[in-house]
Amino acid sequence: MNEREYDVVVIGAGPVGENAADRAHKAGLTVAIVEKHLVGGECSFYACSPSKALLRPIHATRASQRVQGSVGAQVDPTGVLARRDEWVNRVGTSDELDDSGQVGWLDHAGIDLVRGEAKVVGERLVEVDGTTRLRARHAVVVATGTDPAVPDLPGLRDAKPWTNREATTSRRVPDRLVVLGGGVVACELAQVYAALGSTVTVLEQADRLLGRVEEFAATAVREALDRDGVDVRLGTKAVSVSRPGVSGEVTVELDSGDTVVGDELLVAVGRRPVSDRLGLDSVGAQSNDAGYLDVDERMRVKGVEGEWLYAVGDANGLALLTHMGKYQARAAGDLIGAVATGRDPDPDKTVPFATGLGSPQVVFTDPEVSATGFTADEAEARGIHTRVVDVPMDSAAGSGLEAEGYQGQARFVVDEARGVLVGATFVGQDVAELVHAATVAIVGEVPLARLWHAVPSYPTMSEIYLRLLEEYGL
Ligand SMILES: Cc1cc2nc3c(=O)[nH]c(=O)nc-3n(C[C@H](O)[C@H](O)[C@H](O)COP(=O)(O)OP(=O)(O)OC[C@H]3O[C@@H](n4cnc5c(N)ncnc54)[C@H](O)[C@@H]3O)c2cc1C
Ligand SMILES: NC(=O)c1ccc[n+]([C@@H]2O[C@H](COP(=O)([O-])OP(=O)(O)OC[C@H]3O[C@@H](n4cnc5c(N)ncnc54)[C@H](O)[C@@H]3O)[C@@H](O)[C@H]2O)c1
Repeated sequence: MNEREYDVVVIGAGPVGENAADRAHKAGLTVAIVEKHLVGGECSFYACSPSKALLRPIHATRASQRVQGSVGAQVDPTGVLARRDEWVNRVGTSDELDDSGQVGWLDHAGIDLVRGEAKVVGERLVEVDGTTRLRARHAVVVATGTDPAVPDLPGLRDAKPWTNREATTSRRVPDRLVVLGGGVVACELAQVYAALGSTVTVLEQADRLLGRVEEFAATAVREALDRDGVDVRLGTKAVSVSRPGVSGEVTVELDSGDTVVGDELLVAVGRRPVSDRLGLDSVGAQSNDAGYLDVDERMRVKGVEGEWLYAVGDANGLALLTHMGKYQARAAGDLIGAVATGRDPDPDKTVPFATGLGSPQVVFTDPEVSATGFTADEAEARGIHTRVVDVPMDSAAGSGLEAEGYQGQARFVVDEARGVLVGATFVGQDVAELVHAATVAIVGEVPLARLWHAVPSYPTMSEIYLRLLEEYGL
């Protein structure tokens, strides 16, 4: 057994693990990061980067088509797929994904990479593929992310369905794509494949799409998918799947007795943690009902003696979003650095409290949905006395300039007792960048009366903030 000692061992080199490692190393600690597949993780190769690389040319084309005086923009499927390949660093005709760029970054940052599958075999002790033993003097950070959840439907696994991994890396556009699920992955990828030429059917068991955003925003996305020719079926349960060959037609039987036939079936019904494969029971680590590692407010895994085990990013299930995971990783890395070097941890930088304020998120469909804080229902469920303010996006002059006939809506959720914003949602073309100002107002607890003095430029879409404040009565 090859044995090595570091101050910190990070398991999982996705964006979150990379950030934890970098932060601990910048505090002067020696750090090893263990990765069993690709440095850069799900996000870089099968999730955020390829999906957004695919969506952007579609958005740009449509934006151009919506402006008078611009002619000729069309989606070129070959070009779209080539752009995606560049983003995942796939060279030539090879199917292999190349993480040498991210490996170079680790080298440059001074972090040692150990390839292989890690398991925790004792206090501060990590084994990789049963051949290398890494002893952590101070901390072990779990940043192992998630796998796609595949429900236990008769015939589903044998039908070799696509998950986000195949859907984001495919070089082939199936004639017919059936999508199981109607969440963020499903909506974004349904729109991609419809724009690339597939006939797409979405099967969602709930009575609406995008269960975690305000209903008006989900409705706008649903209407857009309808316009794109996507057959969206809500309140629809799949009961079994059959596919006679390993490839070829796949048939989904529904509880109504109907069947839907596709050339590929994409399963997009959520995620499952993978930390159950790390052997963490042996050190007392606690998990919640969904299997995610339970952490305290400083990302230390509950149930473990000695405060040496941390879980950040998707592994703790608090917010399945890259930026929120990286935020937790920065805080945990700083805490580990402070404790290891005998400094008092700065509570301002080592408690990622905004995780509990409702995470900002952008759904990159056309129209985009950008939201932060709590929805009106979530705020009410928390016992906050709220007032909800709605305005149409085209009430800002910038929206009309953005596109002819611009459509969209904006909402503020105000905590009336404190006079501050606790939630905001925008839906419309190019609203992604609008949301950060609302996040600043929420995290900074900026009184609305003060926010009124933050004057948006004319004629930008940001003037929607002015319209919302006016509608509120300011
Ligand atoms: C299609 C899709 C699109 C998305 N788009 C966005 C988006 O636009 N914006 C956004 O914020 N979020 C997005 N997400 C969510 C985002 O991908 C995740 O929140 C993010 O990847 C979490 O980062 P992570 O580092 O915690 O985990 P991951 O990125 O999953 O990385 C975990 C790493 O750990 C490794 N690993 C696991 N177990 C072990 C082990 N035992 N030993 C060694 N290595 C191990 C894995 O191989 C992997 O490389 C998207 C998700 C999907 C599915
Ligand atoms: N732009 C982004 O930030 C972005 C993009 C993609 C994914 N993500 C993250 O990845 C996570 C996973 O996304 P996701 O879309 O896989 O999950 P999700 O939880 O967002 O949506 C899953 C959907 O599948 C439905 N569902 C569950 N079981 C079903 C079944 N058997 N049949 C039909 N429908 C079923 C659920 O009702 C739900 O609407 C999200 O939580 C999100 O945070 C983020």
